[in-house]
Amino acid sequence: MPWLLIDNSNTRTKFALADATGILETRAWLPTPDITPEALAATLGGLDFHGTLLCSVVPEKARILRDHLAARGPVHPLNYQSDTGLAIDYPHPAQIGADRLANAIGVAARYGAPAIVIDFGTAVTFDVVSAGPAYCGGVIAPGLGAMQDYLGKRTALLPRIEIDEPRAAIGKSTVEAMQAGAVYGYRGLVREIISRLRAEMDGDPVIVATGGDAALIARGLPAIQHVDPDLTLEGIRLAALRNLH
Ligand SMILES: Nc1ncnc2c1ncn2[C@@H]1O[C@H](COP(=O)(O)OP(=O)(O)O)[C@@H](O)[C@H]1O
Ligand SMILES: CC(C)(COP(=O)(O)O)[C@@H](O)C(=O)NCCC(=O)O
Ligand SMILES: [K+]
Repeated sequence: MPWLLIDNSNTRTKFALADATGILETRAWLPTPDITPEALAATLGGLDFHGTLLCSVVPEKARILRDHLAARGPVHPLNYQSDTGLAIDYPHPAQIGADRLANAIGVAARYGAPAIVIDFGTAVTFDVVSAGPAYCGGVIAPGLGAMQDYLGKRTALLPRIEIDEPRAAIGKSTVEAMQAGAVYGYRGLVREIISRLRAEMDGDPVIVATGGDAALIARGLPAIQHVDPDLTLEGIRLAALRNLH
């Protein structure tokens, strides 16, 4: 019987069924603020699974998820003490977000190491996996969403914007100027961080992006060699293979 994989991150919580062969067709997601026992019953009630690999970086929602799933087999909370197949080259392993570990597991398995995995989520995380493979740490910065509403909230005349590929760098309207600032500015942030991480790493890392905003940002960044929307879930699946029996 398949496992249930859960990626409980700050904007969206993703669910998928999986087994030893791969992630199965059955997928769902909920806005993380909307996670309640009732929403879980409605989303997961009809699914057939035994055992859950819970990757959570939202403790109050992890409690709701664990309580709801306890009756449906073992629930393994991914953490640095799980069997991840990675060495941990990090002085404070308990601090590492479970999604960062899942991304490291997934990138090492799918693309090898050394690697840099960039997850464009609520925050954007850059995680370094050295040959070994070993989790080495990385960078955390505000996610692209921060570029959408900060100015609208903090200025009198600027609106909240939808983030789209700018027509040009020279904006011919307030919204065009803000979109150029958001997308080109953000790609610059990513480019600079990649360059500094590379300089501190041995070898030539493969660079893989995931997360909801990956496709848009990676489109203008040739340094990003792969965009893999399922990477986090694949890391969670591999953790289930090792930790759920
Ligand atoms: N299907 C989708 N539904 C909602 N947001 C999406 C979707 N695809 C991409 N996004 C964008 O990706 C952003 C980050 O979402 P996600 O990667 O799920 O964040 P997190 O992993 O931090 O919960 C969202 O704020 C949104 O702008
Ligand atoms: C940095 C994160 C918020 C990213 O999570 P997300 O944007 O996917 O919701 C998450 O990995 C986290 O809460 N980490 C704990 C702190 C750390 O990793 O150092
Ligand atoms: K994420």
